Amino acid sequence: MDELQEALQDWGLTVHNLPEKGRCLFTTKDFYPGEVIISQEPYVCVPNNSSTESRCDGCFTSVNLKKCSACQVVWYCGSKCQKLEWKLHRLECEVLSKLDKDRRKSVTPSVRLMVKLYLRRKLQNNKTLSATATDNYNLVEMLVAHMKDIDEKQLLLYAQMANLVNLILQWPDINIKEIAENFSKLACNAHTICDSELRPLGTGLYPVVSIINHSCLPNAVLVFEGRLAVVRAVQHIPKGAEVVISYIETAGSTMTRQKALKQQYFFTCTCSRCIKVGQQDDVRESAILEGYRCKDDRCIGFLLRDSDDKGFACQQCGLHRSKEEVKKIAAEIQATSDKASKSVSSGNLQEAISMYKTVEKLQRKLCHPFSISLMQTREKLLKMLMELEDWREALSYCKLTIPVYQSVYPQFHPLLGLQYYTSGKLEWLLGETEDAIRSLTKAVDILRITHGTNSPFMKELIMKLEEARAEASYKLSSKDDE
Ligand SMILES: C[S@@+](CC[C@H](N)C(=O)[O-])C[C@H]1O[C@@H](n2cnc3c(N)ncnc32)[C@H](O)[C@@H]1O
Repeated sequence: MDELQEALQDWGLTVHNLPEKGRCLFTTKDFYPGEVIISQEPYVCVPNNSSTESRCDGCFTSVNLKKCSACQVVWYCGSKCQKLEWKLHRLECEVLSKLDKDRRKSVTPSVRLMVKLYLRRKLQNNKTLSATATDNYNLVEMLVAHMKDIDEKQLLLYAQMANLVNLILQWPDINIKEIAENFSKLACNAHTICDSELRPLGTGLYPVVSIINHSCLPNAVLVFEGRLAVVRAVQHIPKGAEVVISYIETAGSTMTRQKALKQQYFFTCTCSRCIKVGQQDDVRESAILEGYRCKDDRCIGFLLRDSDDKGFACQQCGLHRSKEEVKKIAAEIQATSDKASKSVSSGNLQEAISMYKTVEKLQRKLCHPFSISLMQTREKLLKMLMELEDWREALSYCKLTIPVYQSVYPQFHPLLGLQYYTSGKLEWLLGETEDAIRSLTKAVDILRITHGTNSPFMKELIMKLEEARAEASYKLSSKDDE
């Protein structure tokens, strides 16, 4: 621990232990928006490969892949990534190659992550791989496991997975109980590695980043540059404050957020947003995000249950909405959504779009205009319409989501920045240069804080904005010449 504290001092950080939270990361200097608080390479990581999707084990790209000819499990995009991973994969390849074909198929990304964890520990123990204060197995040992909080079913699953790891490694002195405990550690400490546009690519264990606790109103954000985890401040964090990120999607009512945190991380959040639970502001926010709209189209009031529980009353105009009506529309939405997702699974995008449009129409009738479920349907439509290159309609749905994003996310939130980026790209494609400049400028203003300015993604975004500005000034000067 002393070694770690020493290493963290250079970052302007220190670890404290609080009874209600366990370890916490505190600042020993001021951090400003956009500043990197800490970055870390993974102790171990794996791409989320499946039977339909494969990625390179080194850089997570999905192009130009070749399967490792020996183990037939792991993919690489070229010799650079293969060499980078070789010391560890040499051992992994040996054990995977001994498995029969069916057994190899049961090696899920989580099982692979665990196998790699043990192999890395072995390589650091015998000094084949070097260890440092921020890159060693002791840090994995310190992670919380919450074994006492896990239910029987989950424990059984971890035990089965641990047996599989044992079967793969075949080490005589391996401790199966410890492997099961490590699976539990992964569940509440590992991070989903995403690309710059927050699309999930893999899973990684970053034992120092894992010291950072959660808040629904975080002062920092975690993004990835390749597989490097980077934590940046999204507001001024004074010296002596705790660094907090969000573990979950924060666009949800307090009850929804608390349920998600309890289920996966076994704690009750007491952040400044959560302690308002049940207060007027919180009730209003929950009713808007997850509740129903006023029956009168012109009213944007939110509804609360009647005192006799027979229906709902608009808190602005007092209009009543019956339980039966709400139930009926909700059932229609559910049935149509189920059909729509089946169309997506069978690859029929046109049919899916048409069904999701029906869902959106029904949700407009039932849900508050700022509801999360309506926003999610619009996001689905946006994504599918972009796939079909219907830029005009995609833009119309994108624009409908932005006011909701603005209301549910703080000023510097990656999702808000990315939504402006999508809007800007669509406007650019449609030749609406002035609008594109406005949207791309907003995207850059947010994403330079959350993502920094050095990644290829940000360089491309900044270049797009410059191109749009150049085109606008060219158009202006051609007009002047006329
Ligand atoms: C990734 S770890 C964070 C570091 C952890 N505190 C430790 O001691 O190693 C996640 C765990 O930390 C605790 N935790 C995180 N945020 C918390 C919060 N806001 N309040 C209480 N406990 C929290 C929970 O036990 C959770 O499962």
